[in-house]
Amino acid sequence: MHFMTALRAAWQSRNSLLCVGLDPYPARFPAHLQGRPDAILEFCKGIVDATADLVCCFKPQIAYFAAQRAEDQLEDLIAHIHERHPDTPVILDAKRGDIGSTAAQYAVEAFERFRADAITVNPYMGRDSVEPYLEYADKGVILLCRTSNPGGSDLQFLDVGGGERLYERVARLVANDWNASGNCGLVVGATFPNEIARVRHIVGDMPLLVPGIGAQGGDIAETMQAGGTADGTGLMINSSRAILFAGSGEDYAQAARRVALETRDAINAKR
Ligand SMILES: O=C(O)c1cc(=O)[nH]c(=O)n1[C@@H]1O[C@H](COP(=O)(O)O)[C@@H](O)[C@H]1O
Repeated sequence: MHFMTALRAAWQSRNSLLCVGLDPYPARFPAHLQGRPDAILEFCKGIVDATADLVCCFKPQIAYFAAQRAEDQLEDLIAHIHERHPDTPVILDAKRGDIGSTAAQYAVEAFERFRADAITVNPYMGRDSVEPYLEYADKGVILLCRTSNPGGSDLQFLDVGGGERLYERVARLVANDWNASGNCGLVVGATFPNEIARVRHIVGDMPLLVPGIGAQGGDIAETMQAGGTADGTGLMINSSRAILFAGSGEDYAQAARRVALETRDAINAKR
């Protein structure tokens, strides 16, 4: 199914704009999983199965798997999500960016090896570097626009002419040019609600992936006010650490569910 179709269906059927980020960090795993060769997969499956009915998508971050030589566990995790929670789209957070011939290999990795439904991509190298992902018209291509980290301002806030900021140019370019197949989204951090509002103004109803609530301190009410669409959707609001590590015992998945539920409800209260 087309990523955007699946996302819209999940917004409705789950009544949720929450994206649970899967950033497994073994040092914070509960004791009963420590040292197991399949600890990353087991930890993430526990989170996924406990929260799937509360989310509109999952977002595994590839670095947490690659750093532990656990790409095979990432493959198995995404296969598990497709099998057990087939209506839940998976965004592979890889923030790729390279020349077209190399980007084509990254696209194969994301969409064919890992079977992700969408990928995060860095737009810095321009249109031809993004084309290989866009050619998978049924997959989501989510481009970094105004990132949540403080240093994002170093470049994204530069005036590129006539008072337009670089992140605004990215938003305009993606909305007016790169989105011909309707499969683009943008990343805008919850830590910068004014910029979420600017981006929403530029791109209309295009889906925005919004990380930065929870551990990074972004505000849910401000995010919703700035980024929600008229029909009360339009956002994939990501939280990773605050949900993954809500508990540290054998009941970690239930603790994660409690925080995911609270977060989903806090978002829904502002829709
Ligand atoms: O593309 C992203 O997901 C992303 C973009 C951004 O601007 N800021 C950001 O934090 N992220 C990712 O979102 C997640 C945030 O995690 P928490 O701060 O633990 O909720 C991490 O996986 C980050 O890599």
